[in-house]
Amino acid sequence: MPSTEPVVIRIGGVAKRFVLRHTRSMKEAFVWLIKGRKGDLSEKFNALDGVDLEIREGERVALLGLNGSGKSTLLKLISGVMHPDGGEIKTRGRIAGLIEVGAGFHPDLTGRDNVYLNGAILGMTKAEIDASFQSIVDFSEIEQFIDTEVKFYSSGMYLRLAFAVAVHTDPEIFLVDEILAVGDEPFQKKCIRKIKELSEKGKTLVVVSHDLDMVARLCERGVVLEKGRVVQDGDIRDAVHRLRG
Ligand SMILES: Nc1ncnc2c1ncn2[C@@H]1O[C@H](COP(=O)(O)OP(=O)(O)OP(=O)(O)O)[C@@H](O)[C@H]1O
Repeated sequence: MPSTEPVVIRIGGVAKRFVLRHTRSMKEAFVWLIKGRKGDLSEKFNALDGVDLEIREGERVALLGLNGSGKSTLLKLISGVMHPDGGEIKTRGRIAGLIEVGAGFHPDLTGRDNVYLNGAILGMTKAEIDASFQSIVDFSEIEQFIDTEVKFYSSGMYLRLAFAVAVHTDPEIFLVDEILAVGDEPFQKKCIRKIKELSEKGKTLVVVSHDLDMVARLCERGVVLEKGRVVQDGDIRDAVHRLRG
């Protein structure tokens, strides 16, 4: 681990609670009402429960764990699209997050307009987008559909355009959730080559994936989550071993 590099993501005591939605019986609701609405009918659970993590510049980190362990929630908190209920998250540098297929795209706009919209959201000026536009379209390989409204795109086409825009924003921190899985194999390979290229330039990478072979090739550090807590943090091979074991 390049321990002398500066910390670019600092996560301290982070908690995120969600409400569990239960169907309550009429009787329960009635008792709650006549008791003067005391207490809370909704039950909460901790999707993240006191997570501490420091990620340094240039690290390639995989967040691993079983379904529902809190990986995507943690990635959303890092990207800033969601806020923690406790603790704090500090990041340094421009972040590009590929977290949900189609997020950040407006369905009624064309691919072309969405490139401009998405680029602007990710911090690019119009002149920067103009200069990169053809290269973005070339990377996505969907030129034929660039003037089609994106509501007609397949999930792979969304991914292609979103990934192409994100890599052209020259992010310092790149966050990628499972969404690469919707790309076909040649495109996935192309994305992975591009991610490696960014990493070689010293960019920081945080990936969420169940594809253990892929993360073992891409990342050097594995953070394993279990029920919203970090239970292992170290060499990616040990993390993969734990998940397979
Ligand atoms: N917006 C939300 N509202 C309510 N519960 C949520 C919300 N987002 C996530 N959760 C819950 O938080 C828990 C953690 O979810 P999260 O998506 O972070 O898990 P994950 O580790 O990424 O899982 P997977 O491997 O299945 O993608 C789950 O129990 C999920 O149902």
